[in-house]
Amino acid sequence: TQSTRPQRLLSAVQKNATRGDPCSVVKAIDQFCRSKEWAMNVGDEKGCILDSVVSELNPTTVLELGTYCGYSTVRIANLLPPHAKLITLEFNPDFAAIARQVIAWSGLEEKVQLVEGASGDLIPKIKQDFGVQTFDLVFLDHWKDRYLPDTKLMEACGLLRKGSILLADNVICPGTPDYLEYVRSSPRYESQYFKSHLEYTKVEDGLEKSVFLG
Ligand SMILES: O=C(NC/C=C/[C@H]1OC[C@H](O)[C@@H]1O)c1cc([N+](=O)[O-])cc(O)c1O
Ligand SMILES: [Mg+2]
Repeated sequence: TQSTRPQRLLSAVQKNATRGDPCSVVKAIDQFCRSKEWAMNVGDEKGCILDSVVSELNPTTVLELGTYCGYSTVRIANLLPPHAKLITLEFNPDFAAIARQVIAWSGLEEKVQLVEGASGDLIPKIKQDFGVQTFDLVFLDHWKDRYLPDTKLMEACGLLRKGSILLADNVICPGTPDYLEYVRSSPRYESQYFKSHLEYTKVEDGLEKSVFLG
């Protein structure tokens, strides 16, 4: 039977990256996506912006919406201090299965909890089921029409505190116009756009960093 792109991406990691070396996993995926097959990872260019936001914040609790193959999961987890926790939600079971193996190959499974399911169903359960009260950082990279409803849901569930950071991928391409309008016009957020490019291309895209003001 024909393999899927995520399966081929995982094979590239197992072939070219060193077990237990997150940087080599990130490098292997970027090399695969540049030379073999494009895939919707945040990528190396936007990934550097992601790294700088994580490093500056030094978060203890992180939520990622949209794991895909685990590329940004590995980038973020690699920068977390000891005992910090990254919870990542993935709707697609095939993507989740690949991501678990990518995360394991990087040796970061201790810092990561991958939960399968729809973000709209899981977010209201986080406080009771995952022992997290609020998130220092949320990375939004799932279905683009879910960014706004899930942000409102996180507010309603008390998962954001004064100073929590939302970092959103793809605010230009594919685009999240309703989310962008919300965080840029709401008095409860201080927003900043980091101009970049769609992963592995010359097309404009960027990350929007929004601080929740409480
Ligand atoms: O749809 C995108 N991401 C959301 C992914 C949606 C699907 O994967 C995870 C989710 O459970 C769903 O099965 C996306 C799309 C492009 N793109 O160029 O089309 C670029 C990106 O960086 C993206 O994150
Ligand atoms: Mg993306």
